[in-house]
Amino acid sequence: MPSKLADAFRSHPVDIQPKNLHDLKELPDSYQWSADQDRPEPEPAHHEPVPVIDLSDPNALEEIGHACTTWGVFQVVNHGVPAAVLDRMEDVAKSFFSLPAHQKLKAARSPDGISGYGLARISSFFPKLMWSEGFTMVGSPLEHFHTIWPHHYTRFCDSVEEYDKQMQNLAQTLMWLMLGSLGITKEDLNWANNNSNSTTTNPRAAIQLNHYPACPDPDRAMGLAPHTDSTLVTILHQSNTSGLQVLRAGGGTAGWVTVPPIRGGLVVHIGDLLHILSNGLCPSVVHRAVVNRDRNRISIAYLHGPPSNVRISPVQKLVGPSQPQMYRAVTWTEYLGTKAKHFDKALSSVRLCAAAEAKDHNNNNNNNGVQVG
Ligand SMILES: C=C1C[C@]23C[C@@]1(O)CC[C@H]2[C@@]12CCC[C@@](C)(C(=O)O1)[C@H]2[C@@H]3C(=O)O
Ligand SMILES: O=C(O)CCC(=O)C(=O)O
Ligand SMILES: [Fe+2]
Repeated sequence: MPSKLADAFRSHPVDIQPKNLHDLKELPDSYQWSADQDRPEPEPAHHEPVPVIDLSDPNALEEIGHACTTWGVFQVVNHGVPAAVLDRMEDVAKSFFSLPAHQKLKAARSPDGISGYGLARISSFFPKLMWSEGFTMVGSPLEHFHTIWPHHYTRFCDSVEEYDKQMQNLAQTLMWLMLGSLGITKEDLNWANNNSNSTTTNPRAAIQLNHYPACPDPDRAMGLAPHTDSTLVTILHQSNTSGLQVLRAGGGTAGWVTVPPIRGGLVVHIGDLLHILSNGLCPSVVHRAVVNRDRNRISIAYLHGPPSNVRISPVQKLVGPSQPQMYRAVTWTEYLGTKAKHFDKALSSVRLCAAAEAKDHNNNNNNNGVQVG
């Protein structure tokens, strides 16, 4: 990985080693979130469900366009990724998280590291701890897997490699469908036509395994605090336990909406960079994970971004006198650095002031005005 990108992926230096959450019979004070810290509260009784789109449906493009410009999130079925590939990857996550704590800590993310085991990296922005543990992979997990599974690491590495390949294909397909629904083609993005195999022109990705153990007091705990992803698009596989919630902005139906797991289905989140690319037309969705009293939950996020040398800025076709350019150009590297420093203020920190004022005046339902923590 080029060193500049590697720098931007590095976690916050304040990394506290996670406790073994399984062993706790009561929720320690350090894990008790108060209501003003975005603690889970009941869902509004009546709300529209997050759209589920069948990619083999002739209306899929239109439905994607609607989901992208209203929700910033949808689920896909008939997406072409074999169920066995999802199952094998879930098995990697389950095998990893069920290891004893001292084994998992052999793969701990170092304080200035990118890949490895640890607390949610956004933890440093919150006064309370999250009821979860994670394992991040940027590039091959071989070194970590070899350390923890000296006899089985190849099987686990193969499952990750296969997952990575399938997800990269699906992420590209979805991105072109999303942009296509806005009338954007490859010709409108000069970087997208580059077929070179160089590491600086290939799309970049991270795979994040999340584990949310059963929790003795789920109503006071938080699995993963509200955030947006920095990506172009994130594809999330969740095990058969619910926990993902997305923030539906606007009007009487505003509130947190649960995204129920669908067997074989995948959740697609719009990330901050696609929000920028679409000149704010597609909102990057604020989401969080809540926890369960009796059930463990696993989720696997495929965080898809642009090649490291590409500057992402609003597509010119979406800029005009009535739609001023909302954001300045940023590379993913630069944006990850901004996110690591400013977290939920990262998007507004790359917003162009005059355009933002005009837009905010017309649209005060923008998810990214949400304050968390
Ligand atoms: C590429 C990346 C995106 C990410 C930071 C990271 O370097 C690797 C983990 C990613 C993740 C997953 C959980 C939520 C999130 C906000 C976080 O803290 O780590 C995202 C980061 C992101 O999208 O900004
Ligand atoms: O566990 C979930 O459902 C959400 C995970 C997530 O948002 C992430 O890994 O970025
Ligand atoms: Fe996320």
